[in-house]
Amino acid sequence: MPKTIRILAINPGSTSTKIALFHNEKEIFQETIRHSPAELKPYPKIIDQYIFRKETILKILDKKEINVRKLNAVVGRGGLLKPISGGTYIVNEKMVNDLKQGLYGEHASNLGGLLAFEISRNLDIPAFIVDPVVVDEMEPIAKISGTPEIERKSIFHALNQKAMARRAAGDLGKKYEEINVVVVHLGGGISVGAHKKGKVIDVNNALDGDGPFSPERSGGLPFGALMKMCYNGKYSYDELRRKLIGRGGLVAYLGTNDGREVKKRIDAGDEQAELIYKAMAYQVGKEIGSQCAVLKGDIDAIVLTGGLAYDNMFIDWIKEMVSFMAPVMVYPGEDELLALAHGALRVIIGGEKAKTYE
Ligand SMILES: Nc1ncnc2c1ncn2[C@@H]1O[C@H](COP(=O)(O)OP(=O)(O)O)[C@@H](O)[C@H]1O
Ligand SMILES: CCCC(=O)OP(=O)(O)O
Repeated sequence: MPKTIRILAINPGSTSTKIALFHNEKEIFQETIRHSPAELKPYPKIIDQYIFRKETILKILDKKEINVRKLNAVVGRGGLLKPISGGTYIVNEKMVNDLKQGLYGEHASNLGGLLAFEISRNLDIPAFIVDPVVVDEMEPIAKISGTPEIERKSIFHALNQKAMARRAAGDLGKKYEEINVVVVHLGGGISVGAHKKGKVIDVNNALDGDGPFSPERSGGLPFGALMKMCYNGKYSYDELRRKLIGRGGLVAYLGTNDGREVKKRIDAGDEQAELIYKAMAYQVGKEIGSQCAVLKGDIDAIVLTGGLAYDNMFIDWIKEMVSFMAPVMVYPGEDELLALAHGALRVIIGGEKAKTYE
């Protein structure tokens, strides 16, 4: 085993592609390419973005003069798979097939596993995914929806929520398994999870379920009106899905998925932008209240993270609503690339056995 393990980490998000190179835990470089809705519009399905995202990554590696032959592993953020426990998984044929077919749904992170596999395959090195978006630790009571045919699902930013909950635990002088926290990821999608002693016992489905609207998703909707929309003859299934996921939320109201652009408009006096942005913060605040109730008020902290957490105005609106319940800790951005590298290193040099996706 070489002394320095070189790991390429790939994180395709709904609004960005992020990659980093690590030498063991040391980050050599990190780069984020943001994607506007217009740029992604030509690709009706996530899998159609495969070549575009791959070329985005290869261009960065080329620009940074990275010799991929020296890599020891590639790790990607995954993906809509069947519900599984947290941890590091080797990317195998079964996983690749499920992701390619979008058997459990479509999300940009599906491409993480696929691209890691593609790059590693030519180099004869392993590909992994870590804490995919389908990590499921929900308690049975949280899965009951009210309609027996429909089960509430755990689809969320598991990788970053867990990484930030661990960071918060460290800052509180405790272990993740010792604390209760509500963690909010404010990204292209928004997820709000109740972490009880190291397990996410309830969380909104940030993709096509419930919870707040987000930069590009509608979030939970009043179902009577939604049913009418399904049957008004205007939309096919795929069109309506794209309208609610990808072109919902801020994109639908304001034509942009970029929090910085919205902030600029508000600073220039745009009252509609302010109302919609505030409404998104309001819905996040309400969801935090629900998850605080799930934890029965026994909460060490409320943790706010993700790209929108860089915006102090947005964060202050949320704080106004929730800081009476617990201290609010803010960690802007995400630690997903490092969390991916850690997951790979735990297997390569830490003695952990990679899990197999069956
Ligand atoms: N400084 C900032 N101020 C406001 N919004 C920001 C800032 N930086 C990033 N964002 C917003 O955060 C969102 C993306 O968050 P991120 O966690 O990177 O998402 P994802 O990984 O889901 O694509 C976008 O709406 C982006 O415009
Ligand atoms: C599918 C849940 C995770 C999620 O929404 O990620 P993005 O914000 O990167 O789209």
